Amino acid sequence: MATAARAVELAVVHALRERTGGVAGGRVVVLVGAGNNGGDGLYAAAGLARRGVGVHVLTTSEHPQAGGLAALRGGTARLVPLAQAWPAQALRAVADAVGPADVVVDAVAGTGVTGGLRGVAATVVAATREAVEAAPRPPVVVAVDVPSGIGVDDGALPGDVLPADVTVTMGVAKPGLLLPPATVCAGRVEVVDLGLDLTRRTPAAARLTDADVADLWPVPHREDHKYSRGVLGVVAGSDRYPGAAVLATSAAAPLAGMVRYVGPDGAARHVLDARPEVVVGSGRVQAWVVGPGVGDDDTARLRDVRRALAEGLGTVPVVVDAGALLALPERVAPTAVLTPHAGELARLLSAWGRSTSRADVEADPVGAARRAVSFTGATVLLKGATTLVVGPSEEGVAGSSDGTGTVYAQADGTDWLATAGAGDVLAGVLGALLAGRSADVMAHPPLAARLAAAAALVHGRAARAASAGGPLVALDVARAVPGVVATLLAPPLRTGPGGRMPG
Ligand SMILES: NC(=O)C1=CN([C@@H]2O[C@H](COP(=O)(O)OP(=O)(O)OC[C@H]3O[C@@H](n4cnc5c(N)ncnc54)[C@H](OP(=O)(O)O)[C@@H]3O)[C@@H](O)[C@H]2O)[C@@H](O)CC1
Ligand SMILES: Nc1ncnc2c1ncn2[C@@H]1O[C@H](COP(=O)(O)OP(=O)(O)O)[C@@H](O)[C@H]1O
Repeated sequence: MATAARAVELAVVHALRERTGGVAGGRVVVLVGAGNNGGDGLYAAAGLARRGVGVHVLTTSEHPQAGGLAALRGGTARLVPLAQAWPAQALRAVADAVGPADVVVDAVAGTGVTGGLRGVAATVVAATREAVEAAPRPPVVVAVDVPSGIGVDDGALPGDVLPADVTVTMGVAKPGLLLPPATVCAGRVEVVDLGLDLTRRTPAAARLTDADVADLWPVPHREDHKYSRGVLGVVAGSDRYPGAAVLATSAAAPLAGMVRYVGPDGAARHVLDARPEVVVGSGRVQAWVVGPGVGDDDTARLRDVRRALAEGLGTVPVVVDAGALLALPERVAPTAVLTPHAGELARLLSAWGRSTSRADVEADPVGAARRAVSFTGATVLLKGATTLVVGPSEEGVAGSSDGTGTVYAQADGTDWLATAGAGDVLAGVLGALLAGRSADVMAHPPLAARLAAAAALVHGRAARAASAGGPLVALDVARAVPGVVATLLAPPLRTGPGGRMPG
């Protein structure tokens, strides 16, 4: 408890310094429920009061943790018991305290809550949210362990939640902090190291970091030639959507040893205009991308798609996107990576007899992605503001009860990435990465999910680089990818004593 409470206290101190330039004299409201989460809030409140912070502690339970209450005694923190107050009085107390606050700490409930908050806790959280939103200068919200009331295991939002700017979480990032829709309420997630040994657990959800991606990325060696680095075959584009072919091949060309393009003459000319390095026509490849810019009623293009699927599935990794998704055989290996957006996933699930709308997928993206994995055996990358990747669970490793593995939840992009053709760029990045690690993926198919998550991270970072906070087009994202990979692979600058580079 001491480590957790201290981490919360320090997060608040940091927020106060950033906002007010100091700590003493800052105004902090701590919402406290029953249990250990509330206890962490109480100890943090006591520590803040000792630093000269003006602290209001609003308790939503009649029985806040005794040790924490004792720590407050004798200090300057003001305790306001809301559980015993009349509802109108309680709501006024919340509004009066939260409106002028610099920081609000949400220590109402932790991982023990299922199905959303109830009673006083729910009312107080809803009122706090309203007061935060109405404040002329909204306070910084710090959540303890999780924003109270989120679905800790599945990322659901079953009721009122106070969205946090920072979540100080204990030991390990809980799945609900990473998974949509709740992930948007978590803000920046700071994991407090409690010294737990987590190496033998398969996490339900995970997020790759830059360092993970650097480890996964194939780097050419002195003995390499273009074929050994991996050749990517791309079946993309059509007379209707030639641009998708340009976008997918432009993203892939700098990353792969070679890109072979298969598509109509018109699109091929555009591809060569943009990327003369691309080789037109089929040949031996180490991975395929099939489907970007292929309409699902385009008979001629679907013939190329089916040929590539017949040649590639089970032999090399295959990215199956857009129009190719409905051309997929019933069962495939995890080395096939499906890359639908929510609308495409809804259509796929419906085609397999599970009538599903886009809204259904958006309401439960993790469940929908897991269902698609169970139906097909494929790895599924569901595109969105948070992109999810999940494959079948590894043999001999305990996973979810439906036979699916860890869900990677990558939120590395920017909302400016919601633009036509961005998905075609992602398909190119992922295809090139799979071509570079083709033999490893075929030897160990669960690797496909980690690589797909890595591609999503690089794609998101490239979007941020291209955007620099403003608008972008998909081709800008493709152009930013090599620089992002270079930055990820650059060895960290280590400074020696005195800040100088070691000699
Ligand atoms: N430069 C290129 O070459 C590009 C090529 N691209 C390629 O295009 C192909 C099709 O992919 P896609 O995802 O766009 O189509 P798809 O999943 O069928 O969704 C259609 C759904 O959208 C909806 N909808 C349409 N307009 C709407 C509106 N204004 N406002 C709201 N909703 C609207 C429409 O809904 P409805 O109008 O039916 O209600 C329907 O449900 C694919 O091969 C891709 O690779 C793209 O990457 C783009 C760049
Ligand atoms: N709000 C958002 N924030 C971040 N990334 C987004 C957002 N909306 C979409 N994206 C990303 O943009 C891409 C859109 O892909 P897709 O829907 O297939 O578009 P298209 O078919 O036009 O290429 C995906 O990689 C998705 O993850």
